[in-house]
Amino acid sequence: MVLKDKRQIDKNRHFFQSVGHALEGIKKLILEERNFRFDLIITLIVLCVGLLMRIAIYDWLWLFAAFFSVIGSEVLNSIVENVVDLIVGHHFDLMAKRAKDIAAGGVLLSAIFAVIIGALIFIPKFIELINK
Ligand SMILES: Nc1ncnc2c1ncn2[C@@H]1O[C@H](COP(=O)(O)OP(=O)(O)OP(=O)(O)O)[C@@H](O)[C@H]1O
Repeated sequence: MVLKDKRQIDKNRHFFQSVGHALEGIKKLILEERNFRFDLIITLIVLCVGLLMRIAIYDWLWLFAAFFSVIGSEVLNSIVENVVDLIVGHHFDLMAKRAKDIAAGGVLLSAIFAVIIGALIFIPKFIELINK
C-alpha cells in the first residue's frame, strides 16, 4: 500500500490523500528551496514586528496580500525550474533560460510589491515611534 502510494500516478482517491501530497510539496519547498525558506523567515520577522507595533486590520490585509504574492510567485518559480530541468536536464537551452528568467522576474516583481507595502505600513509607524 505504502509502496503503491509512493509510485502513484493515477488520480487521488480521496481528499486526505490530496492534502497529504500537498503537504509533501510544502515540505519539499521548505527543505529544498533556499529562497522559499528565506521568504518564510522574512514573513515571520514582519509578522512579529506587525504584532509588536499593533498595526491595524487594514494593514494586516495588505501585508498578507504581499506575503502570499511573494510565496505564490516563489512556488510558481520552483514549478518552472523543476519542469524545465525535467525537460532539458543539464543541457544549456535558450528557451529553458528564458522560462527560468521570466519565472525569476515574477518573483522579483512580487518582492518589489511586498517591499512597497511594507514601507508604506512601517515607515510612518517608525517615524511616529521616533517622534514620541
Ligand atoms: N538548462 C538551462 N539552460 C540555460 N540557462 C539555464 C539553464 N538552467 C538554468 N539556467 C540559467 O541559470 C539561472 C539559474 O538557474 P536555476 O533557476 O536553476 O537556479 P536557482 O539557483 O535554483 O535559481 P533561483 O535563485 O531562482 O532559485 C536561470 O535563471 C537561467 O538564467
